[in-house]
Amino acid sequence: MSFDRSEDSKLKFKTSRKLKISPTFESMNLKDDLLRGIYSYGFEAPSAIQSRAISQIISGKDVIAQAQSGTGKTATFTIGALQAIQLKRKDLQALVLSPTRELASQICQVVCNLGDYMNVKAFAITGGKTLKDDIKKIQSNGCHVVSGTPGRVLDMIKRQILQTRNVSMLILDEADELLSETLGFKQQIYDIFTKLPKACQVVVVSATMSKDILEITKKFMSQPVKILVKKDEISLEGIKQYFVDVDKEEWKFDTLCDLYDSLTITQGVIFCNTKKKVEWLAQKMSQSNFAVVAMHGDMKQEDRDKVMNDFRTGHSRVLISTDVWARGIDVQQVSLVINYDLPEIMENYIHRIGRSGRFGRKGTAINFITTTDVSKLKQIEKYYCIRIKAMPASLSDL
Ligand SMILES: Nc1ncnc2c1ncn2[C@@H]1O[C@H](COP(=O)(O)OP(=O)(O)OP(=O)(O)O)[C@@H](O)[C@H]1O
Repeated sequence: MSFDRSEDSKLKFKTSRKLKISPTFESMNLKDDLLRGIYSYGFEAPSAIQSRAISQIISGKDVIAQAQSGTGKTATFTIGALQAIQLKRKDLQALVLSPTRELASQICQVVCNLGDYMNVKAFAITGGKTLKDDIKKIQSNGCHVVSGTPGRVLDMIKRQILQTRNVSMLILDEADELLSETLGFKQQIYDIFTKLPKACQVVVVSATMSKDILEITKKFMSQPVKILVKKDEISLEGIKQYFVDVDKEEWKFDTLCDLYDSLTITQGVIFCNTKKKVEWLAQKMSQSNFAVVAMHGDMKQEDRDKVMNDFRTGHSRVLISTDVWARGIDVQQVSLVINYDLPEIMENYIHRIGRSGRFGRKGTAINFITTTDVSKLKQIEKYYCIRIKAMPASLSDL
């Protein structure tokens, strides 16, 4: 998952042929209460991935579902899971794993919203919070769906608070991140996997799916249906991408200050590569009287929650963060993403800029480039077959 892709090209994976396309939610033969939940959530028609993948998930097959950022993958697996669940039973039947606490909570919220008329019992099981109340509720009322981060979920399984004997669907969201060598989730996922019934269906989902990762899925998926996106189609047309030649690191800050007004037109996210830098930049911006909030993985969970809440409700408009915010987080008003630092991991370029341009909205991504970044940017352009142009002198031209 670094910038070296030499091995990648030797492996071949293709989208499964002749996949059925369901043009409407009605045509998917969903439960009435689920259909009602989908419409009252405001969805009218399925997106491309939803039209293709939901019926495959419902059919019980293992599924690999790749689709561009912000195109509705969460509802794809959520609708699939909600359709599969037997509500008369109280036991855990679907388990969703994702890499960050905020994403796991967001997914749990989508499950609750789409399952609003089904009386579905869903819980977010994540690190960083005490789960005493949730454990009581799970034990007394039951729990159909868990959305969680791998470490905490594994812990709850080991402590036998979560019973896995009837889990019939495991979903790995941001699967390439969960299965990557660098983050330490992989072993936890395998450990969880060994606690699930052999016949458990597996659904893996992400906007990016390298061939190495697809190769890994062979270990725990059987004859999966594959819906894949070619590298040159992963980047969204609706997100305009620019670079600013800042030359030296020291000039990034003034460039950012010049762009601040554009960030606040709707909402914007600024990405740095380290927690320390996020803190430094947030402090420097505040000292210069720019209103910003910051979030990173070393902050207390209650502080993270407050930042998320303020940003989601629009109380704060400019967020500075690390890659903890790169994947999956859905705040529709975000229209501008700034890479103060270019990401270390190539895939995260796609995920970071995908925080804007949600579900067909327009977005803008601006990359600050020092002289040492030039070749990295070229590699990104080459790998995803995109052109990242110099930013026009006046941002209002955008
Ligand atoms: N069929 C639909 N009609 C209208 N809006 C939809 C539909 N499906 C999803 N959305 C909305 O689109 C937005 C993006 O969806 P979602 O977060 O599932 O994207 P994603 O594909 O998982 O993105 P990412 O790759 O960033 O994780 C959400 O706000 C969601 O509510």
